[in-house]
Amino acid sequence: MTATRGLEGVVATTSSVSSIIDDTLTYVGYDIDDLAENASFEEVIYLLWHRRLPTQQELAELKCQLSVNAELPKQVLEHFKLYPINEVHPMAALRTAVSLLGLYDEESDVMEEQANYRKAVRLQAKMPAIVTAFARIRKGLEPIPPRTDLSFAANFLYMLSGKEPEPIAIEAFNKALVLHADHELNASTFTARVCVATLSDVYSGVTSAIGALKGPLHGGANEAVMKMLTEIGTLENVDTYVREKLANKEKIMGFGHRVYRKGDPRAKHLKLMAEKLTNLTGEPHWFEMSTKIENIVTGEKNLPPNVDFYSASVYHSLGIDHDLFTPIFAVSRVSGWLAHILEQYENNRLIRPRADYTGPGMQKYVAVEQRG
Ligand SMILES: CC(=O)SCCNC(=O)CCNC(=O)[C@H](O)C(C)(C)COP(=O)(O)OP(=O)(O)OC[C@H]1O[C@@H](n2cnc3c(N)ncnc32)[C@H](O)[C@@H]1OP(=O)(O)O
Ligand SMILES: O=C([O-])CC(=O)C(=O)O
Repeated sequence: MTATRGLEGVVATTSSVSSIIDDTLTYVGYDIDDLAENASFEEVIYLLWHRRLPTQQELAELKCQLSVNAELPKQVLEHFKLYPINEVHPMAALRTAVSLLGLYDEESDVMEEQANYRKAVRLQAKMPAIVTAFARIRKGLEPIPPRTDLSFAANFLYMLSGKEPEPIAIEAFNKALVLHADHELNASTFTARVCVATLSDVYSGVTSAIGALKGPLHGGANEAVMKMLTEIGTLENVDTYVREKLANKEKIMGFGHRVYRKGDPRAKHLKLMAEKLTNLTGEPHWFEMSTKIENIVTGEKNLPPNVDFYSASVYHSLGIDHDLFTPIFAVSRVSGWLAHILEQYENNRLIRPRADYTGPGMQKYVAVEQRG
């Protein structure tokens, strides 16, 4: 048995949810460029869960279900008030809150297809309320209940700030949600599938996936990009900062990818939005610094930016706290996790690979009193 480091190139399952072929990303056969330009996030959720686009009526029904399920049980809200809230990372709070939600869902352990679908709806619907309520409570503000007349994207921004968002902000946020929704067998989706392949429940699958997304080599990179931009501070500092990091063999966050070679097709959409929004907010330096970093990293290492690089300046321009960037990734990606969880249940087999053992050979047990 020989191990492949990081399972690179290993095909671990079949899936009809999304594909990456020759650097082209599709959700159920629809090109991400097409979806990013035209689709609402709600349509994408339907597409991933049903593996076809909805009719007008089906879309209206899904929107209604997401809307009526959007509020959190009061026990979850009360729980936030028990945390050492200013010391807790919002990704840790989100991971805990999703697990907690499972305790208050009467169907948590009902492993029947329709019950699993209903849980998917309830969980997707509540993700914005978890992230925005936590963000407000830690600032001493009251959570804002969702509105039934707003889209998923608009509602998130409204519940975060309490103000009705501008159309440009809704458009940008909807696009970001569409772009982050699914991505074949990325680390967090694989985690979710491994978890539920033991026939564990939907909440356990999503809780595990949030844990995997949190790391800076995966979803956590978007927050790390903003930290880097803030540390660099000015356009003049970019060159020295980036070249020094590369010379020390340190990673530049938001660059590189396990699967894409020529580039991540999502990055160009976020780059365009970052340019537009940073100009609108009067902070074009974030975009100028980002493009300068991109030029150096692609020139020196031939590593193109990934989805996390320009999403950082997009979210910053929308006035969002930097440590909420990865939770926002989860608000979108939960749609993909749930699609994969439902797909795993459809045709389940335990996921259990082997390890190539590299420890010592057979040893004889020696009683503790006789050890030297
Ligand atoms: C949504 C997402 O999850 S997208 C990815 C988000 N993560 C990041 O942006 C973090 C920065 N990027 C990385 O760490 C990596 O590119 C990953 C984790 C995304 C992919 O990693 P892998 O396929 O395992 O590549 P690995 O980490 O082995 O790197 C291969 C080589 O490229 C280099 N490299 C890869 N990414 C970077 C980077 N961002 N900056 C500098 N060098 C890099 C490595 O140092 C290594 O060089 P070496 O061969 O000289 O040692
Ligand atoms: O696919 C991956 O390895 C990481 C990624 O880009 C994503 O999850 O969106």
